[in-house]
Amino acid sequence: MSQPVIHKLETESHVADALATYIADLSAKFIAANGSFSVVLSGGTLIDTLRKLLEPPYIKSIDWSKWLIFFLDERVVPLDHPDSNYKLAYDGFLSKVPIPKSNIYPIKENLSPEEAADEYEQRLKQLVSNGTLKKSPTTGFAKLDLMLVGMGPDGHIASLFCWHFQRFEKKKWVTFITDSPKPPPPRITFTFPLINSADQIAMVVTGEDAADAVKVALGEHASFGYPLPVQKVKPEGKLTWFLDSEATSGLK
Ligand SMILES: O=C1O[C@H](COP(=O)(O)O)[C@@H](O)[C@H](O)[C@H]1O
Repeated sequence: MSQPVIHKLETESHVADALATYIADLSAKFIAANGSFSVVLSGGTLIDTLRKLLEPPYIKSIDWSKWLIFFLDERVVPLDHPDSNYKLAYDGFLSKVPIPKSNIYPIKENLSPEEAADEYEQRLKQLVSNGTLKKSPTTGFAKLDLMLVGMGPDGHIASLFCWHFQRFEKKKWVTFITDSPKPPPPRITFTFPLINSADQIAMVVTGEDAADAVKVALGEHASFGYPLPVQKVKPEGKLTWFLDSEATSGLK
């Protein structure tokens, strides 16, 4: 991994502006190179921080028809449930841009968490086999173009939490958890080997609640102690942080 790029911005609105420019540039670059742009969405506050993409110039300049949308983690609930990350993303972002429905990959409903994780992993593998997605020559996992990653105040990313074994998974692409410390308990999640096979990862972190975990991840003693899940984000491509002044308030 190259050295992370860290954007320390003043407000959440500045983060939203910088993130929109970054995503639009990557969209143009990947579509020119490969004819598509695979984007992985987190849930949580990230979805609202994407709002500037819904405005000019991006809403018209981005070739939305070439986007492929995946979910970094998902709560195992119906897709129209208030806890669903798909619903959050659909209501706040996906319903407002012309991405073809067939290019959006939500989890399958009415499956157990284990079945839903296996099914999502098989679908990703199928998309690699048929050439829709690239494969990392280093790890053999899918190589998604861009993962947009949020972080909880406890330093969790996706549904990979401290003190939960899913964070140590080495073989599976997608795994499940039935006792998530943050509700709802049943979820599926990309694993670290899949996450870290990405070409680009944007860590998008705003708000005072995140300050302690940001200090652990990026502060001067970042390499000491038991790592938070966020500290295991080390893509083979590039890592770019987008932070507001509240999230960086614990840094010197
Ligand atoms: O539960 C989840 O939490 C994280 C962080 O959410 P935030 O609201 O603190 O930004 C989110 O990235 C993840 O996708 C979601 O399922």
